[in-house]
Amino acid sequence: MPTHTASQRYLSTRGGSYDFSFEEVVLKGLASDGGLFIPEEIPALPSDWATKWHNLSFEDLAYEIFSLYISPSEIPSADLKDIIRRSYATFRTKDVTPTVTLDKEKNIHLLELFHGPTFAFKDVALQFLGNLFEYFLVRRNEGKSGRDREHLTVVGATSGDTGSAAIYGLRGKKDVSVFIMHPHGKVSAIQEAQMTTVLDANVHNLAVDGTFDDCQDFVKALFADPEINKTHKLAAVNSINWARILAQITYYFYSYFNLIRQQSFLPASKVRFVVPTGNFGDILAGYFAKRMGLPAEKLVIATNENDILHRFWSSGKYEKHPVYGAAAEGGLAEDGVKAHSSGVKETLSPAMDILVSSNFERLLWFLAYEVYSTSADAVSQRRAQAGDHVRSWLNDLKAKGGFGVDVQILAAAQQDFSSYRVSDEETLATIKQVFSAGSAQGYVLDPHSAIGIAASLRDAEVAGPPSTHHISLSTAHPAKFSNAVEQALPEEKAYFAEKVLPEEFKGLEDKPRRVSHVKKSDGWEGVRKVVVAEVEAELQAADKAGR
Ligand SMILES: Cc1ncc(COP(=O)(O)O)c(C=O)c1O
Ligand SMILES: N[C@@H](CCOP(=O)(O)O)C(=O)O
Repeated sequence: MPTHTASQRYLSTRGGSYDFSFEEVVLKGLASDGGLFIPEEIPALPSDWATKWHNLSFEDLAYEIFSLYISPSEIPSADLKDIIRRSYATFRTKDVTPTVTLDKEKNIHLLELFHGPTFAFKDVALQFLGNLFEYFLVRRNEGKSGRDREHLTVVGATSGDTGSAAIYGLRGKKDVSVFIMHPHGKVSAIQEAQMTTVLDANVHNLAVDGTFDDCQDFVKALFADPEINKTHKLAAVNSINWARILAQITYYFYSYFNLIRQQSFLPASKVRFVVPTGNFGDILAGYFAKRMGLPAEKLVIATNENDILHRFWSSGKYEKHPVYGAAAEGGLAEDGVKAHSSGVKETLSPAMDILVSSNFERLLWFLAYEVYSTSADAVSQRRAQAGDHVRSWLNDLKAKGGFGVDVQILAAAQQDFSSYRVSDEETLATIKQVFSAGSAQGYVLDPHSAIGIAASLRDAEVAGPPSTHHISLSTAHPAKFSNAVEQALPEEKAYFAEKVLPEEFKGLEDKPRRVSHVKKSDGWEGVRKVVVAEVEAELQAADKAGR
């Protein structure tokens, strides 16, 4: 009897590595050929899933889904259940990710993903990932002491939310150091305070004078560097880590079951998921859910003015610097959004100010696998061909700043996804509109979640109620982005302070902080120097303390 199914073994999107276990994939983060790990096969749902899973708690549902991707020979069932239980015990609601109806007439529902320790959707995956790291390390280090113990050096890039969620998931954990790079001055004041006021010895914040994409490039350069890989065991917390995607699949199923329990959801009703999108990790989890068999009619990408994904879905061209639809820098694109011919644009939804969406690579692999190979080809040949296509597209992205796909690939992408770009102006108008009128009057959206709602409202014109329901993912608590909320609701400062601001945020900005600064010109080698020195200092302190 095999101990793993194909969906429990993993390969790299660039064709260079095959047959990895879940543990290897979680601890490596990025494949050595630079690709991202994906399961060799997307598992189909058990035939009785709709009845069997219908009333499960979030935790039990997570267990059923994760078991399809993790062999019990790697993590025994009782251990997996315990990791899941501990990961969601830190959430403030029993429901973990509840759904609220924002517009009863238009059937627009909001999936609230911000009830974890750092008030953003990242907690759903990063609480789990932190516990997984710990589980694997305890097992690997059993009976070992001092420098014989395996030590993980986690490196991550953040536009604000991943960083704090990773820090809260890993602070104080034994045998792990965590280094988080954020773009200096480009995260919100609360996000910066959440990260830099954590003073545990294993937490290191680096403020990089650059953009999120610079930080993400530094992370990828460190993973590709043979020198640090020889001396340090690097691990990833960004959504390049497969476990991040896996953990996010649960809430697509959970919210679907929540919806079908509602009386307004009839047997003939359809559901579309709308996702505020930056690095394409959150919506990719929805793609896996759909491919597993969740009856989602469409996955709707909602971008801010950094719209590389929207441009791809409109034109088949994936280009860092937009030429489509916009005249020149400062000009107006077709829908009135201010054009920018180079670089990332700073918007009111800074967590999505991303030029290149790293998880898009995972989708490209599946598109190439399905469109370009025939079922007559051997599976290994089909996988290799898909890897070749992905490698060639990614090489063009690096060398030429973009690539185009042919019509069949674009058509396949459009079958599962559609997309909208939402301007800052529309973001503010949506926060205001939801607060002022409708079924959820008084509800305050954060700007990222408002982008999802703006896209849902536009999509509801196309795929109209009553037969279609939209579940829009609410990715952060509004108090993390008070700047945008105050701009949208300038008269509601008192209401915000009294009814919206969580206790946990009060006084946070006045607490002592620890952060190092990195110049963009120091490059990733500068980051490497800091990482090597600070890990050594931590290990020496542990030696001294006899840990
Ligand atoms: C608040 C918020 N919304 C949306 C996103 C976009 O999610 P993804 O990068 O998975 O597409 C992010 C970060 O990436 C975020 O922090
Ligand atoms: N918005 C993110 C950007 C990093 O994305 P990730 O999902 O790949 O970790 C953030 O808040 O850091």
